[in-house]
Amino acid sequence: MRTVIFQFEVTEADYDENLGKVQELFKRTDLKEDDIVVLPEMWTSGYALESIEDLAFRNLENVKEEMAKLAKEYKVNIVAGSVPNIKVGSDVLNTSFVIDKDGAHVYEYSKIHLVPMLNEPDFLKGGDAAADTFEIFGNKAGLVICYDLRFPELFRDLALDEAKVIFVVAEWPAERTEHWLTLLKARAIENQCYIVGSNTFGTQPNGATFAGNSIIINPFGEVLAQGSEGREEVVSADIDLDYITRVREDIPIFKSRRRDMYKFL
Ligand SMILES: NC(=O)CCC(=O)C(=O)O
Repeated sequence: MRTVIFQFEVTEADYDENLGKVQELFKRTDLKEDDIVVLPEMWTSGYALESIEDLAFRNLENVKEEMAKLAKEYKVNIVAGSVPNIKVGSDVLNTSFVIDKDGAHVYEYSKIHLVPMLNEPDFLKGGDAAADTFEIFGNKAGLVICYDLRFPELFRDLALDEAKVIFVVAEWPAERTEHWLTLLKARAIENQCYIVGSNTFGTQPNGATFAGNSIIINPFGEVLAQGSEGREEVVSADIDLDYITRVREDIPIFKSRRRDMYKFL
């Protein structure tokens, strides 16, 4: 099972331009059937929050159709990053979704932890459903969005629900690159699962610079592939699900847990 991250620079408030970049990356990349392609957070709009209502997709149908077309054409699964999404009235959610290689919708999740440092709570509404696992190749996976990375409880829930791979789609700022890399590694080591972190790069009109460094980490915390901080890149690595079993036999943290000793969990 191969994961392929498309690390590209999101152009703020320009859906057509960003979709064009994704289509071009599909064309240029040597994709194999069954690959899992991963996009970053808010890739259709960037953090153009002042105009986010206009940029949002009603019920996601438009962008989902485009992703389904690509999935079928290239016979790959797509963890389609996230997009601004109007569900009810004018509330805009930050919603990610997964499409399988037949173009079928597999899973959808809206970011539950809105990031104050980027003013998300002023413009977006938090999702009201916890992240769940979904199936990919008969195995469970999880999907969370950017700031969610700072909440280990969420990852633990997914791991206890047997997620073998957790995707983190992000627009993570460059000023906190060390947090991005350290937290992703920690989540992989403490949950003994693969972590796939997909990020954008470049400087937005408001001066915010994003960190790149898309990364794939194995259940022992080793980096299998990592992008640069400022270049368009395809970051890919194979995922060996048997390796999870070996790591968990060698360091059996799930057997050693003392649930009765944790006051707030
Ligand atoms: N887009 C985000 O959620 C950014 C998160 C962030 O900046 C941080 O956690 O630090």
